[in-house]
Amino acid sequence: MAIVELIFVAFLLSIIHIVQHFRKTMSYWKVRGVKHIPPLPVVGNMLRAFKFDRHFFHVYNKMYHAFPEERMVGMYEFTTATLILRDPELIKTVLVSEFSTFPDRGPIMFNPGCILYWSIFSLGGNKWRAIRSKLLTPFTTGRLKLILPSVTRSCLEFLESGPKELTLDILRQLTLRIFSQTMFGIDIKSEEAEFLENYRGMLSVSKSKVVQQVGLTFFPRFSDFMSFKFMPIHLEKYFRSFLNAILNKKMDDSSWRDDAITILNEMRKRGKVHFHDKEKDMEELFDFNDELAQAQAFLLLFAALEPSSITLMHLAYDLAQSPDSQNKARQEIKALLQKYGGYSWECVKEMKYLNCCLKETLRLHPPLQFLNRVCNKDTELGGVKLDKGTRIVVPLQNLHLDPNYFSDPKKYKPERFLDEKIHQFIYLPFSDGPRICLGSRFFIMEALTLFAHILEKFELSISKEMKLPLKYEPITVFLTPKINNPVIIHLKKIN
Ligand code: HEM
Repeated sequence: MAIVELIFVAFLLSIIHIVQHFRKTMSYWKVRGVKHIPPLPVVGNMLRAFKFDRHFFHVYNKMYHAFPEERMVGMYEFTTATLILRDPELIKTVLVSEFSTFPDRGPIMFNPGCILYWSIFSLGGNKWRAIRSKLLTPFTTGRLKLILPSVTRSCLEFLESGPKELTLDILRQLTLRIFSQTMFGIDIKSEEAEFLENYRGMLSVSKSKVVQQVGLTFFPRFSDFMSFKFMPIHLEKYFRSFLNAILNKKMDDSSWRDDAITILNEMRKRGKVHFHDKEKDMEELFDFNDELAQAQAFLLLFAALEPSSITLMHLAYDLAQSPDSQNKARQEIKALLQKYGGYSWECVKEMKYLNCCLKETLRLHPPLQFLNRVCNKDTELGGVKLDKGTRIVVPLQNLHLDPNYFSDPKKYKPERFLDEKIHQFIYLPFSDGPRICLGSRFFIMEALTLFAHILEKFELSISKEMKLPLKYEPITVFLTPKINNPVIIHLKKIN
C-alpha cells in the first residue's frame, strides 16, 4: 500500500475513533435512562451560554424546568456529564449523608499559579479538612460575641459620616473595613482606595475573561497550553504583595487573639498543619508555607467581601421595595434596643423579623447561584450509576424560586420564614454539610447589626436614578446587578 493510502487510512481511523468517543461520551445519560435535552456534538448543552446575553445559571434553569416531574436531570457541559439535582433527599445525600463520596467541588476556574489555587475552596481530602478546621477558630460564637462591639463601632462611624445613599461600592467599602478589622486585625483605611480599585479590576467582566474561566473549568490542559488565567498577572502580583505585607506585619503582633491572620501565621511558623483522621485513627501532617497562607487569606477576603456586600445591597433593595417589611423590622429593632439598652449579642440574636427579611433576600438573590460537587469514585445516586468524576450541580436559584416549595415564590415575603415549613435542603444560600460556608454566622451578625443601625435612623427608598426592575449582569461569578443600572438606595433621616 502506498504511503499516501496509509496516511489516509490512519486519518480515517482517527476520525472514526474521535466520533465513537464523542458518541459514547454524549450518550452517558441516555444509557442510564436519565432525562436530558439531547446535546450537540462538542458543545453539549452549552450553546446558549456563548451568546453571553443571559446569566450562566439560565442554562441550568432550562434543564431544571424541562422535566418538572424528575428528581434529577442530566446535561452536558461541553463533553462533561453533569447531573442537576431537583430533589431535597438527593441533595441531602450529596451534601451530607454521602459526603465522603462527594467531598470536592471538582473542576474549578483557578489556574495553577493563581492565588486561589491552593485555597480550601479548591483543595480536597484531609489537607482541606486540616486547614478548614483551623480556620473555624475566628468564627466561633465566643469570638463573634467578642468582635460585636467592633462591628457596632464601624456601623456608627459609617452613619456619622452622613451617608445619603447605599450602593454596592459603599457597602463593599464598609464590609472591607469591618472584615479587615475583625478578621485580619488591621485598620485598612490608608490602603483602602488602592485595594478597592484593584478589586474592582479583578471583578470587571468581559467575554474574554468568561471564555478563559470556562476554558479553565472544562478544558484545563488546553487552557494551560493557551496560558489562560483567572485574573491578570498584575492583579495577582498586587494581591500577593498586599497580603504578604499583612501576614508579615502581623507575624509578631498578638493584639487580636484568634483572628484569621494570627491563625495562618501560627501554621506558617510551624510550617506544618496537623490532622487527626478519626476514621483511620491516623495522624497526618501537611506542609504549610507562604503560598498556602496567602491563598487562605485571599479566599477569606474574597469570599467575605463579594457575597456579603451584594447581599447587603439586595437587602436594602428589598426593604426599599417593601415599606411594610421595613416598618415591621424598625419597630422590632426599637423595642429590642429599649429592652437591652444597646447592641448586645442577645439583642442582635433576638432580631427575628429582620433576620427573616435577610433570609428572604438570600432566597430571592442567592449570590452564588449553584453548588457543585464531583464524585470521587464510581457510585449510585437515586438508583442511577455514576462514574467517578461525574459533576453534580445543586441549582440554588431554581430551587429557591420553585412554586412546589415556596408559595408565591417571586414575592418578597419575610413572614414565610415564620409561617411556612421551609425545607432545609431546598433553601441553601450558605449550603450545608461539611463544606458549608465558613463565614455564614459572621455575615448574619454583621448584616443584622448594620441594618438595625440603618433602619433605626433612616428610611430606605429606591433612588430615582435607578431603573426598575432590577436586572442582572449576564456573565459575573456572583449574582450582580447590571453595571449600567446599579442599585441605588436613597437614605432619608428619620426625625
Ligand atoms: C451573604 C454572604 C455569604 C454567602 C451567601 C455565602 C455562600 C457560600 C456558599 C454557597 C459557599 C459554597 C458552599 C458549598 O460549596 O457547599 C461558600 C463557601 C465558603 N464561604 Fe461563604 N458566603 C457568604 C459569606 C462568607 C463570609 C463572610 C465568609 C468568610 C469570612 C465566607 C467564607 C467562605 C469560605 C471560606 C467558603 C469555602 C468553604 C469550604 O470549601 O470549606 N463566606 N459560601
